[in-house]
Amino acid sequence: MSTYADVKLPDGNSAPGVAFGVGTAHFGSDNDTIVGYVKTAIEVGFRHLDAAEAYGNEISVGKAIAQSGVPRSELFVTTKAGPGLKDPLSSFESSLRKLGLDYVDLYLIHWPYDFVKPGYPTIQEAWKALEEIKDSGRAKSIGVSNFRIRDLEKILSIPDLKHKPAANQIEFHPFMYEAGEELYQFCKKHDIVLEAYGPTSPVLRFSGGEFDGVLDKVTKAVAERAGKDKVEPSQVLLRLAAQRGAIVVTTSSKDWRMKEQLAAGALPELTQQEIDELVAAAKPAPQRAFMKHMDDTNTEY
Ligand SMILES: NC(=O)C1=CN([C@@H]2O[C@H](COP(=O)(O)OP(=O)(O)OC[C@H]3O[C@@H](n4cnc5c(N)ncnc54)[C@H](O)[C@@H]3O)[C@@H](O)[C@H]2O)C=CC1
Ligand SMILES: O=CCc1c[nH]c2ccccc12
Repeated sequence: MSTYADVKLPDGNSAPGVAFGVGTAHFGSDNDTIVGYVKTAIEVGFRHLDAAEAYGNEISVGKAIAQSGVPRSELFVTTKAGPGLKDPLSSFESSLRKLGLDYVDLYLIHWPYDFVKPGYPTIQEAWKALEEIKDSGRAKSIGVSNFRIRDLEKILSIPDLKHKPAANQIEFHPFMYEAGEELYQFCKKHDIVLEAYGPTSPVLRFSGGEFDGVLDKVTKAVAERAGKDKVEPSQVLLRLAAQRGAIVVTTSSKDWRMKEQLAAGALPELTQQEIDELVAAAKPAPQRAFMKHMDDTNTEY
């Protein structure tokens, strides 16, 4: 079972603090193998699933939910709108149909790319559509993903805003800690929950170099405090994201790794000194694995 604390959303709902994503690792478009991975994730204790229209596998996620034997009310299902967000309402209805659900717990706009294209809604128009979806009860909460401060500002400045974004799902790991600070503080100020994807990227996608040594040192210290022989570096990174107050979005196709990911929620807190060490070591090479537009201060979407 999950050892991550639930995270309270600003609209009064709450979400399990760790989510199982179906957009990376060995996930592709719909097939029975994916159904198996998602069923395993539910079996080992994940209760929050992170899907997206763009991943092309909502049908498989829906099948896994139906076959899991876990009541719908005990699961928290997120999906995301886009690409090609011309008509948010039909995107949403298509996702619901594919998932075989009558509601999702959280519906996100996947990224802000589409809103300046001719024939597409503006961010504000798209958000109004999400508000209607929330008001219909078919999405319990609504939010965004990969939104920069100025993208969020466009929503927050809607004159008759009814529901602000409950969450912003963004890349988060020590390489992003400082680069993401301003956005983190902005979300905190506006009570928008951070969802952290790519949390283990430093060990998975950017291993090597000076950073590795520092992670080992901190990992050893955490293992000692936890009274364990061994703690995985990736678990320390998951703990760091949870400690930041984020909903942690991770994934795997392997049951033992899924269990390891869930167990990371019970690790002792990282000390401020350990966090500082991780951040300092990451400083020379801030880098993100996904969504380079997040560093783009020029392009309007
Ligand atoms: N909103 C968005 O634009 C994005 C959302 N996501 C969501 O987040 C989910 C998780 O994203 P990830 O970046 O994959 O999460 P992640 O950084 O936790 O990486 C998970 C992967 O790392 C592997 N891994 C973990 N620890 C490892 C270790 N010690 N050694 C080797 N491999 C290790 C896992 O087996 C898995 O393949 C996605 O499936 C998707 O649902 C991901 C990217 C973008
Ligand atoms: O969600 C972010 C990254 C990602 C993983 N799989 C796909 C497929 C299509 C668009 C984006 C992504």
